Amino acid sequence: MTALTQTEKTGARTDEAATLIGDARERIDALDDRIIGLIQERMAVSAVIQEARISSGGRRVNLAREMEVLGHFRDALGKPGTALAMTMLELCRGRI
Ligand SMILES: C=C(O[C@@H]1C=C(C(=O)O)C=C[C@H]1O)C(=O)O
Repeated sequence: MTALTQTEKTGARTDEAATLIGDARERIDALDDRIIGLIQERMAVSAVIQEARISSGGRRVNLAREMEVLGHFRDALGKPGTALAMTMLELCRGRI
């Protein structure tokens, strides 16, 4: 099979648009790598907090704090921000 052209890969109808989209997608891939790295870093920090609380006799989950986190994301990003934060919390402390 022959390789796809940049225009076919991007869905653009002109070479100029295809070049712009290809370049911008490279930036998005780099941003996604950074976002994934930050989430992994957040998971590690969250685990330290959870382990300290459990070792002290407390519970893994603190719902009041989770409400603060959800509110922070909702204020910044709207309703989809809440969904994003819920997924992030699940990554950090597992399912409840
Ligand atoms: C990290 C904590 O523990 C848990 C994980 C949270 C998080 O990842 O943001 C928030 C609340 C807790 O359910 C915390 O209490 O701050």
